[in-house]
Amino acid sequence: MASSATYDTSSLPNPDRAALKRVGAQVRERLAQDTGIYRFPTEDAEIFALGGFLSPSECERLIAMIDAIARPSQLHDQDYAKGFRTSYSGDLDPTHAFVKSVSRRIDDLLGIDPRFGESIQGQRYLPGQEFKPHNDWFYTDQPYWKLENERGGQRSWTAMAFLNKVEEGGHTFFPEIEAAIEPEPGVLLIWNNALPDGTPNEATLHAGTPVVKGQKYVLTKWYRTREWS
Ligand SMILES: O=C(O)CCC(=O)C(=O)O
Ligand SMILES: [Fe+2]
Repeated sequence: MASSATYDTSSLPNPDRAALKRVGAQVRERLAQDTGIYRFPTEDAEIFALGGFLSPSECERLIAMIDAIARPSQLHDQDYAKGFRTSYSGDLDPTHAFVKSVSRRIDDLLGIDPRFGESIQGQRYLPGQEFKPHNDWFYTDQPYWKLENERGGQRSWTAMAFLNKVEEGGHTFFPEIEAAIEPEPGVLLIWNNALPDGTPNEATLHAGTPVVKGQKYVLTKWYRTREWS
């Protein structure tokens, strides 16, 4: 997940290339059939948005769940210690019926086997907090890859929902394609972390820009190319 815009991703080991290519095409075709889904006008990455994916009351319920699990103990979190991701982040209870139903709805929308999906993560950013530019896909030449390779392999698609409006700041920013997306409650962003040929896509580099005023709540679900554990 470390960020670097200078990598030549085609030179990284890529044992999941065929699977990334396959799931890329599968989800692309499925989303294209849904006329309510907006595709960002760029050839460099496949990024989509769907409004009203979550209702206002569902957003409120998820915000309350994130507040209930948020604790100031991220000092043990490496990303946090490095100032890389200063927001609170943690898994929503995957056994909770409501969380399960939201998770299942995302699986159905994308048409990805539920076994490939990671647990939904909730995140809360307070003023000054951010998630610095990063890729969601893994760098397969880094030590952490050994474990991630055994836990489901490379990440394919990301789904991320905004749960509230932020008074100022807190955009999801894709610097390579110059898109800054302002949080709108209930909107689901979806993007393919790979290129159509199955190579990790550098243009999916993105950040959660610092919240200036208010708070920001999001949930994120990442998909692997193989069964996640
Ligand atoms: O909060 C955001 O806008 C970005 C979150 C993100 O990049 C992630 O959860 O992977
Ligand atoms: Fe991300």
